[in-house]
Amino acid sequence: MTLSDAKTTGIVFNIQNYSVHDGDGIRTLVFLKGCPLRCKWCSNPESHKKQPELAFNPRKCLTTEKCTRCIKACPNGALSPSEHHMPVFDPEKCVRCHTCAEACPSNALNVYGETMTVEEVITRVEKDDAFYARSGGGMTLSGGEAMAQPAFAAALLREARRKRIHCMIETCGHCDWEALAEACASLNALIMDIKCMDSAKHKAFTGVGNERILENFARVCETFPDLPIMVRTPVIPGFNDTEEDIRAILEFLPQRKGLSYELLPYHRFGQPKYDYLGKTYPMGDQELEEGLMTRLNIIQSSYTTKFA
Ligand SMILES: C[S@@+](CC[C@H](N)C(=O)[O-])C[C@H]1O[C@@H](n2cnc3c(N)ncnc32)[C@H](O)[C@@H]1O
Ligand code: SF4
Ligand code: SF4
Ligand code: SF4
Repeated sequence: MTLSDAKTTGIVFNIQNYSVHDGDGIRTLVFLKGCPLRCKWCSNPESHKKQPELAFNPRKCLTTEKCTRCIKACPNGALSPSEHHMPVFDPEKCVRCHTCAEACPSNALNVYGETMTVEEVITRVEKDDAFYARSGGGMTLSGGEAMAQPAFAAALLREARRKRIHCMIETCGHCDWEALAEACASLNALIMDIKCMDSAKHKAFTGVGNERILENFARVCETFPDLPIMVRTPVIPGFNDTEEDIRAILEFLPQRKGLSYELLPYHRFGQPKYDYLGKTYPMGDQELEEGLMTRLNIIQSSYTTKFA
């Protein structure tokens, strides 16, 4: 490990072992903070801001009848008791010192995101070496948007490759080309979302148009012809849940060796985290129409020549 790579720091909000859904074999997912998009359905709202952020889960709180540790620990009077026996938070007074989370005995107050060095992350990833060897797995950088911390992501990938760990990233593709190209040079395979071909709709539901994403995708295909790429599309009610939306993406994809495609059915697993962060879940209680995924998967399988 070069000294500069080893000591490079970034903000990580989760490291998840034994994942079998995000790349080849058994993998360790490293979730980096920060994302330039705001997809209305995002299952990781705790990833959006670049800096660590405080969250509160009332179900874990012991109540202020039994515990007032956070209130006593706050140096700025930003927490106070309430008639509902839950601490009440005043964001105007909060200086984001996170002392309250350190004082909380039940993890009801929790900070998403911590600064870690490359060395610390790789040490955690290496613990599962034996599983990678048997399954063909390795490390996947996710987020948030892995490319939103380009220097940290590049140093992590270089170091993992030096240790012969299989490397993947999952990206929304809305990032600097130079950062993506540097990452791709260290990858065994890339996972990239193409969410919708209609740029106006893309902007309405994610906050950005799709031009940069489609351009980056084309440049990766051209510059790294041997890099396996898995393109994914989350199928989201009211956004891209029609046959036309999915056909438009399938038509756009080039015929290319090592290209695969996957449709991800919309889920609401991330919804409680919006509450913990004091945010409103933008999708409400919308659901996918029954039988839709079966129909879309049949359409996808008719594009066999593209995914040989
Ligand atoms: C959390 S994202 C992180 C990677 C990157 N930011 C992206 O969007 O591609 C990982 C994957 O989860 C998918 N995803 C996020 N929220 C989802 C939801 N509510 N239902 C289905 N898939 C979802 C994304 O489309 C992406 O393929
Ligand atoms: S983060 Fe610091 S200032 Fe904010 S509520 Fe917690 S202890 Fe108080
Ligand atoms: S310290 Fe934790 S458990 Fe105690 S009142 Fe505060 S949030 Fe609840
Ligand atoms: S790009 Fe990925 S991490 Fe960012 S908001 Fe969308 S789904 Fe969430």
